[in-house]
Amino acid sequence: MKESQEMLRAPFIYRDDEALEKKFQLGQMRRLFAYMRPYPGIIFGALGATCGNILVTLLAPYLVGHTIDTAISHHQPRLLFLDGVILLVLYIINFFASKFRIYMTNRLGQSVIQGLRRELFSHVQTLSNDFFDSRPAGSILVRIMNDVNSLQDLFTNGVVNSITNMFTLIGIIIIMFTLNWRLSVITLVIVPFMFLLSLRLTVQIRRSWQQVRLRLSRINAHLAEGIQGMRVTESYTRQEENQQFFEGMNKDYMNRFMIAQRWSIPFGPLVNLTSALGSALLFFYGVHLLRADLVTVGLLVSFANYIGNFWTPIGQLGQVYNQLLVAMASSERIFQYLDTKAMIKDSAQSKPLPKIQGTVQFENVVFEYETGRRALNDVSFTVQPGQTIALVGHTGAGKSTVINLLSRFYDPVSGHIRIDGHDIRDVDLDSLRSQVGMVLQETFIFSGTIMDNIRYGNPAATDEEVKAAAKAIYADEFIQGLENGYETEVRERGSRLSQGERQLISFARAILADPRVLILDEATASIDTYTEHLIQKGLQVLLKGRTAFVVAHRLSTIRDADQILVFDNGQIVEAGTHESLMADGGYYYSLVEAQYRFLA
Ligand SMILES: Nc1ncnc2c1ncn2[C@@H]1O[C@H](COP(=O)(O)OP(=O)(O)OP(=O)(O)O)[C@@H](O)[C@H]1O
Repeated sequence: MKESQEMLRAPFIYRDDEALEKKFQLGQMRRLFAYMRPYPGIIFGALGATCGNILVTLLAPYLVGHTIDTAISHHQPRLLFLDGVILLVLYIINFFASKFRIYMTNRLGQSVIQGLRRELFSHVQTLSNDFFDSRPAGSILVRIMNDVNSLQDLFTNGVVNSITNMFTLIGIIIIMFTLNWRLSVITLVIVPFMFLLSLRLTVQIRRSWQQVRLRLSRINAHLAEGIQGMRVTESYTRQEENQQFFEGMNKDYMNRFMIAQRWSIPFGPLVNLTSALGSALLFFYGVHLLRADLVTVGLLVSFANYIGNFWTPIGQLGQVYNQLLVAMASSERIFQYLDTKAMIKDSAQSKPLPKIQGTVQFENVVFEYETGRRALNDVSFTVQPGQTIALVGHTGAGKSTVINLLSRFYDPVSGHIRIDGHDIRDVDLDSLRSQVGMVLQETFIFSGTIMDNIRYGNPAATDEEVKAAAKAIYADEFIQGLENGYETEVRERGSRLSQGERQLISFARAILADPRVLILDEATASIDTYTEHLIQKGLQVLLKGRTAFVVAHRLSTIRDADQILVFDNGQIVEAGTHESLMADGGYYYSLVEAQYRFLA
C-alpha cells in the first residue's frame, strides 16, 4: 500500500500487474509439455546420458565402502589399485554422460523455446487491429521474450532432471535397504526434513529474486522512456526530478538485491549442515551397530556417501516445483495470446480479388470500435477509378476510420464496402491488401539500408527499379546526398532522416508496390520549404492514375482532389469539389477558414 502510494506520487508510474506465479494446473501443464513432443530423439538421448550419471551416483559409494572393507582392511594393494581404476572409469563415464546430457538438455530447452516463440510471433502477426489497439506494444514484446524465456529452465533442466532425480532417489533407497535396513531407517529420518527445508527455502529465494527482476524491469522501462523523452525532459528542465526518481528506483533495486542475497547465501551452507546432521545420526547409531558387529566401517562410509548424494536430487526437485509455478503464470499468458482469434481473417468462401480497376463503394457503412459508440454512421459514397478523394473534417470525425475499413483492418458493423463490385469481406486478405496500398503519417523506417526500406514495398524489385521509384517521386536527390547513397544504413527507426525525407521514402515504397487503390494519411508535421516542394511534386506522381483516398492536411492537396468528402461526427455532411463547396459557404467553407487556409 505504502509503495503504491509512493508510486502514485512519483512522476512516472509503472504498473506491475502481471502475475509472477500461478497455482499448478494439470491441463495447462499437459499443453505445455506437448511442445516437447517433436523432439523424442533429444529426450531419449538426454535420458540415456542420465542413466550413466545415475549409475555412477549409485555405484561409487558402494565401491568406496567395499574398498575399505576388503582392500584397505586386509592390506591388499592390488585390490586397492583395481578398485581405484574402476572408480576412475566410473567417473570418466560420469564426465562424458554429464557433458552429453547437458548438451542434449540445452538443445531440448532451446528447441522448445524457439518453436514456442516462432508460433507466438507468427500468431501475433495474424491478429487483427483490435488486438493491438487494446495492448501496448511493450506488453506484447514482454510476452514474446520474457514469458517464453522464463520457460527455458523448465524445459532445459526441469523435465530431464526430475526424471533423473526420481530414479536416483529410488535407486539410493533400494540400495541402502538392501545393504542394511536398520541404518537405512535411521538415516532416512532426516529426509522429510531435508525436503521441507529445500522447498521452503527455494520458494523464498525464488520470490526474492522475482522482486529483484521486477525492480530491474522498472528501471529498464524508466530508462527507455527517459531516453526517448529526453528532448521533452530538457525543454521542461525536469532532469533533477528525473534523477531523484531514478535514484529511488536504483536504491530500491539494490535493497531488493541484498534481501535476495540474504535468502540465497545460506542455502549452500544449510545443505551441508543438513547433510552433516544426517551423517551424525548415522555415526551415532552406526557405532552401536559396529560394536555389535552388525555393520562394517566400509558400510558406514558408503551410507554417509549415500546421504550426501540424497541432497542434490531433493534440492533439484524443489527447484523444479518452483520452475513449474513460474511456468504456470508465463504459459497462461502465452496461451491467452495463442488462443486469441483473429477477428479479420479469410473464410473458406474467400476468393482472390482479381486485378482491380479501382471503383470503391461504401454502402450504408456503420462502424463502432466500442459497442454503442459509432465512429461511422451510415456512410455511403462511390469513387470512380483514378479519382482522388480528399477526406476532411475535425479531429475524431471518422476520416481514419474510413481508411481503416477500406484496408479491412476492421469489418463494418453493417453495410458493405465494395471494390470493383466485390465485397471486401468475401475476398482473400492478401489479394486485397496487395492492391490497396497505404502511406501513413508516421513513416516506419526499419533498420537496414535506404534501399532495403524502399524495397519493402516490393521485395522482388531490382536495385534499378528501387532507384527509378525514388527518382519518380523526387527522392533520388536527397538519397544521393547521403554518405553511402542508397546503401546508407538507417538505424534507430530512421532517426537520422528528417520527417520530409521519411515521407519521400514512404512515397517511393508505395510507388514501387504500385497499388491500384492508394490510401494516404498526409503528414501534419511542418517541413522545410524545399522538401515540401519535393513532396508536393512527388505526391502528384504518386496519386496519378490510381484511386486515392487522402486524409488531407494541405489545402493544395484538397484543392486538387476530384471529390471532397467532409466528415463530422462519423457522417458525411458535405461532398463536392473545392470550388463547389466553397461556393456553398457551408461547413466546409468554415472548416477551410478555420483550419486549412494557413496551411495552403
Ligand atoms: N482504436 C480505437 N478504439 C476506440 N475508438 C477509436 C479508435 N480509433 C478511433 N476511435 C474513435 O473513433 C472516432 C473516429 O476516429 P478517427 O480516428 O476516424 O478520426 P479522424 O477523423 O481520423 O481524426 P484525426 O484527424 O484526429 O486523425 C473518434 O471518436 C475516436 O475517438
